[in-house]
Amino acid sequence: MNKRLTIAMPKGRIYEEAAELMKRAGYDLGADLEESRKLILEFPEQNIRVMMAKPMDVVTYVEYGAADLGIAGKDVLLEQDRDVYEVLDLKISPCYVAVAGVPDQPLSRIAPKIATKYPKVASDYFREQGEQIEIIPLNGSIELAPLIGLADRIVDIVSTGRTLKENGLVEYEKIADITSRLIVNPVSYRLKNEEIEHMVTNLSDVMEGIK
Ligand SMILES: Nc1ncnc2c1ncn2[C@@H]1O[C@H](COP(=O)(O)OP(=O)(O)OP(=O)(O)O)[C@@H](O)[C@H]1O
Ligand SMILES: O=P(O)(O)OC[C@H]1O[C@H](OP(=O)(O)OP(=O)(O)O)[C@H](O)[C@@H]1O
Repeated sequence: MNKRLTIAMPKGRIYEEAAELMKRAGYDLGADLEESRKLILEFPEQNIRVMMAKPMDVVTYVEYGAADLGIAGKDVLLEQDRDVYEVLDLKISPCYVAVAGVPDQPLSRIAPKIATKYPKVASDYFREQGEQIEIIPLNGSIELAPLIGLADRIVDIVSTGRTLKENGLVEYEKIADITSRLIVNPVSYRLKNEEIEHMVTNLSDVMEGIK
């Protein structure tokens, strides 16, 4: 008998593209799920249970086995470095992580302040550059920090570049390209291998245009 799969889906901007991809792969999880306030949804005919999670929390649910699989941005995976298998690049929600700041401002020599909601990604990057930095942790509107002199640089997501442009900021370096990934709990991968491999194959077929 088919074993039931629990999937942690990211609420927010990734959701629609992720749900569309799942649908094309044969898993119709309901396009308007996000409208609902329900957090756990059952799809008995497909033997699937969906958990609606904050994008940053998807990896936690999958690492602890609360969900067998999940969809998470590579930015979250780089930041959290958790014990999950990254099995497929879904190539959705593309963007990148970059260093930005006010134009023509050299990085101050003594512990420049870097505002970010990606402290690990930022620290790893500047360590590789041989720079000692101070992290200013923020949760949103990161672009404010250099504008009001709270930080020398930001490390944040850039997609269209509109937020930087409208705030008169410039990009200094790209750190990493980002897309969403299918992640799997290592124990689930062994115990539900057939069901998980089936889903991975279906999603790969859609991405390769076979399905
Ligand atoms: N312009 C963008 N800004 C931020 N994230 C983006 C962008 N484009 C694609 N992404 C992807 O979407 C994910 C974030 O989705 P979303 O903004 O819904 O989550 P969040 O940042 O947790 O939301 P919230 O603003 O509610 O805290 C990122 O992890 C990244 O992989
Ligand atoms: O290059 P763009 O297309 O302008 O997108 C990038 C912006 O989008 C994200 O912010 P979000 O909308 O998630 O708001 P936040 O600042 O509250 O995190 C990100 O943190 C940037 O600020």
